[in-house]
Amino acid sequence: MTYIAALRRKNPLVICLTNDVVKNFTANGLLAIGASPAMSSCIEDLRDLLPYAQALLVNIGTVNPELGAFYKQAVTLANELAVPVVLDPVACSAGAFRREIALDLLVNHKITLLRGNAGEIAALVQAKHELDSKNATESITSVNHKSEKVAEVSSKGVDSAGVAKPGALAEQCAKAFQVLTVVTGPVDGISNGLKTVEVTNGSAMMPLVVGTGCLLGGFLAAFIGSKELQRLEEYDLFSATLWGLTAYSVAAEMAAETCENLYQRVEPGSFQIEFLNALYRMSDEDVKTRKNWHMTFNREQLGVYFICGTQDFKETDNSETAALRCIEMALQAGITMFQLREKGVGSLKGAAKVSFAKKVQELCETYQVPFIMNDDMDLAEELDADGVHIGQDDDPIELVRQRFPNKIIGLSIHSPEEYADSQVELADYIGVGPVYGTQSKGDAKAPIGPEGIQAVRNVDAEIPIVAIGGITVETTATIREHGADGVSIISAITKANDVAKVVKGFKKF
Ligand SMILES: Cc1ncc(COP(=O)(O)OP(=O)(O)O)c(N)n1
Ligand SMILES: Cc1ncsc1CCOP(=O)(O)O
Ligand SMILES: [Mg+2]
Repeated sequence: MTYIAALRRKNPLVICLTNDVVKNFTANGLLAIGASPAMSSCIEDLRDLLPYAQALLVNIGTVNPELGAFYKQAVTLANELAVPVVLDPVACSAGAFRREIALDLLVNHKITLLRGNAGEIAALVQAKHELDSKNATESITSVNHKSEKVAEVSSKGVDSAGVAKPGALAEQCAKAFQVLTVVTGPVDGISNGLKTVEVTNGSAMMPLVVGTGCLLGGFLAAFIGSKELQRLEEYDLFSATLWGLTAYSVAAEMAAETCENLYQRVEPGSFQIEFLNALYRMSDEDVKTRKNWHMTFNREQLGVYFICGTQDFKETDNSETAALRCIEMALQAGITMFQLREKGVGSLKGAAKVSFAKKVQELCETYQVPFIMNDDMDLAEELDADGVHIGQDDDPIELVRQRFPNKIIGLSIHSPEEYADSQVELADYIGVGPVYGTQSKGDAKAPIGPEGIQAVRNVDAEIPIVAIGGITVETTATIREHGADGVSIISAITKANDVAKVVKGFKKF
C-alpha cells in the first residue's frame, strides 16, 4: 500500500466543521500528514469552498441549534457535490439533542464514514433499533421485527471505557446504518458489515491528549477523499480507511517511543508534540512493518472460501509462482476467506513453506480476507494467522481454542454423529464434507452428497457451515439450499482457465 505517499502528492483539501476545543490540533495534525485543512462555519462560505474539497468532516462536539441546522445543510450540499463525508458524533451517548442530530444525518443523508468511541456508536445503534421498532409498530404491513441486543459499554461524555469486541460493535453499526464504521478505543474496530478488522496498535497516552479522537475524523477524511488515492489500483474505501486508521495508531506508538528515548517517560505534553512529529515523519513502510490487525469472523466470510497450496499447482513449471498468481487473482475477484493447505506430495516444507506462507498472508492482508492456516498450529502462531482449520485427526479443538482464544477456528465434520461427538461450540464454523468425490485429498472420506449437509444442518440450525469436496459453480445453488452458508473449493479454482470468472460464478449465490 502506498496511501500515505499518494496523500502527500495530492495534499487533499479537507473541510472541517469541528468543535471549538480541537480546531487548532486538527489543523496541525492534518498539515503534518500532508493534507490541507480548512475550517468553515457558515453555509455561504461552504458553498464557495466545498466544490474544491476532497472531503468534509462533521464533528458535532460543540453543537447548538444553529450549528445543528448548518451541519444538515452542509451534508446535503456535500451529497449534491459527491464529496465524501465523515461524521464524528461526539458525546452523542451523553444527550438526546446530540444523538438526534447524529441520527438524522445518518438516516436521512449519505455519510461515507462514521467514527466514534464505543459509547457513541452503541448509543447510535440503540437509537436506530428504537427508531426501527417505532416505525415497525406504526406500519400496518410490518409484522416481523427482530430486535438485537446492543453491546454494553460504559460512556461518560466524550470518553468511553471501550468495549470487549470493538469489531463486533462496528459490524453491528455498519449493518444498522449501511455505513462504514470505525470504533476507537484501546483496540479499534472497523467494519463495513461484511469485513471487520480489529487494530491493536496505539498508545495508552492517546486518551490523555484532548483532540486525538477528533483529529482522527479529519485524518480519515483525507484518506478516503483524496482523488490521488482513489486512482491507485489498490484503492477501496475499506482499505484506505483501515490504512489511515492504522497509520494514526502507529504514529502514536512512534510518539511514545520517542518520548521514552528523549525523556525516559511518556507524558501528555511531550506526547502531543511527538505525535504531530510522528505524523509528519511517518511513511507507508512504518504502517506496513508495524500494523497489528486481527480479522474477526462472520458467517458471510464462508461464502466463497478458497483453499490451496503449491501441491495443487504441481503441473506448472513453477508451482509457487503459479499458486501466488492464482491466489491474487482469486482475491481480486472477491473470495471471502482463504486457507493455506500446504500438504501432501510435492508440498513445501521448513523454511520454504514459511517464506511462501508469508507471501500468501501478505496478499490476504492487502485484500483484507481472513488468512486461515490448515493443520500447522505452530506456523499459525508464528505468522499470527487470522485463524486455523483442524480436522478430527489434528490437534484436539479444546487445546487449539486454549492456545488461540481469539483466532477463527474451523473444524471438519463428516456426519451428524461426528457433530454429536465433537466440541463444535469451540469452533467458529464447521467444514462439512466431502459433498462429492474429490481429487484434491487422497485420504478423503466417502462423499455425503448435499443431503449430508442437510443432515448436519438439521441437528444445528445456527452453526456456520461451509461445504467442501468436489464443489463446482454448477452445484453451489443446491448445496446452499441444503443449509450451507458457503462453499470451500480447491480444484474448481486452481484448475480454472479463467480464475476471475469462476470466482465470480461462485459469488452469485
Ligand atoms: C473448510 C475445510 N473443511 C474441511 C477441511 C478438511 O480438513 P481435514 O479433515 O483436517 O483434512 P486436511 O485438509 O487437513 O487434509 C478443510 N481443510 N477445510
Ligand atoms: C480438503 C478437503 N477436505 C475434504 S474434501 C477436500 C478437498 C476439496 O478439494 P476440491 O474442491 O478440489 O474437491
Ligand atoms: Mg487437517
